[in-house]
Amino acid sequence: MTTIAVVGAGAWGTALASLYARGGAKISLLGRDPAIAAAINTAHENPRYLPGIDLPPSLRATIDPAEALTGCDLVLLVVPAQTIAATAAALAPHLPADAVPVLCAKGIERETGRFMSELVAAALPGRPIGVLSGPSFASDLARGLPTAVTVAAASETLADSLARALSTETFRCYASSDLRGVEAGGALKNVLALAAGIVVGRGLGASAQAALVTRGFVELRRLGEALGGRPETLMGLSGLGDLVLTCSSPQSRNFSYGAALGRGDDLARLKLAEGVFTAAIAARLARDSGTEAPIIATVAEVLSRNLTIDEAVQQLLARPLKREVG
Ligand SMILES: NC(=O)C1=CN([C@@H]2O[C@H](COP(=O)(O)OP(=O)(O)OC[C@H]3O[C@@H](n4cnc5c(N)ncnc54)[C@H](OP(=O)(O)O)[C@@H]3O)[C@@H](O)[C@H]2O)C=CC1
Ligand SMILES: O=C(CO)COP(=O)(O)O
Repeated sequence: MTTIAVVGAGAWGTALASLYARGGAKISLLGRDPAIAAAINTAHENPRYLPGIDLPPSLRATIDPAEALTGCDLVLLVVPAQTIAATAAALAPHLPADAVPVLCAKGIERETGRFMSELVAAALPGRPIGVLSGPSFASDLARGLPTAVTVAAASETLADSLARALSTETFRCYASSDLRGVEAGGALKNVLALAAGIVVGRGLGASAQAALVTRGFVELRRLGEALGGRPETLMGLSGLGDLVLTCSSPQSRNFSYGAALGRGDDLARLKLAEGVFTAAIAARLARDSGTEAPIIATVAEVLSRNLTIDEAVQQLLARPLKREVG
């Protein structure tokens, strides 16, 4: 049986760990806050990140890396994208030599433009790497609702074996060898979900939302391909699938953050969504590769306060468009 360690006791890490604990897997969850670990172990709840959701009593959380990682075959890295590099480096001394990291964060490092797999390859050299991404809200997974995602690795053999090891009755993992396409889809959809949220928050209606999602998909495909992803990957679960999910549900932090921007809410109390960190670097990668990405560029401009929301909405939807293709 595969032994899985999950690093990051936030919403997504706790949901993944509880899924595997429910399935009877050998699983450990590594957090950094002793109070959260204690609540998971005794009250079987993660009160900060998944309040009100019952976790399986068999799920054990710890804040001790050696305890969590000793003997693991797979280590799921489920911390925010901007912290992946430092987290992977800190884990290195505790990881078994043949443990495979599986990256579950969606984003691009904002200072360098590097993808999660590049950061982890540098921090944990010589290891094959997996990426898990697709339309999947933590609270859905933690409630045992059916979910399907893509699991990618550069080698088809590894992708197949990771997809088998990580699938359960309710969590279907499709294998892919397009690591870059899967990562690009997950990172770019976060920025596009912010744009969809802005449109909805501004009260522009479902028709405008559908237009934004469709044009956003064109952009995701175009930029995703420019960054090295394959078209079929970008049209799959980790691209189109995740875009549809996060552009249409207030459960998405990116969508909700965009909606708050669109409404003109006070953002001080809102948790920053991944797309907030990714927008500017995604816009720069688009410029550098000569790829048209007006929606992503607009979100980056709004977040850096170079555009008002009204100006942004004009750019997102009211500007006369050229032909629809491409
Ligand atoms: N939530 C979801 O539905 C989904 C999320 N994802 C992706 O998973 C990733 C994690 O998201 P999510 O679980 O929602 O985030 P949360 O904010 O819910 O949790 C983040 C976790 O990471 C820990 N953490 C924060 N900063 C650091 C750091 N510098 N070093 C180590 N640990 C840190 C937090 O610990 P502490 O509590 O101590 O701050 C917390 O345990 C993101 O990239 C997201 O895009 C993917 C699919 C679904
Ligand atoms: O990636 C997600 C679902 O697939 C979660 O999206 P948010 O980060 O926008 O909440």
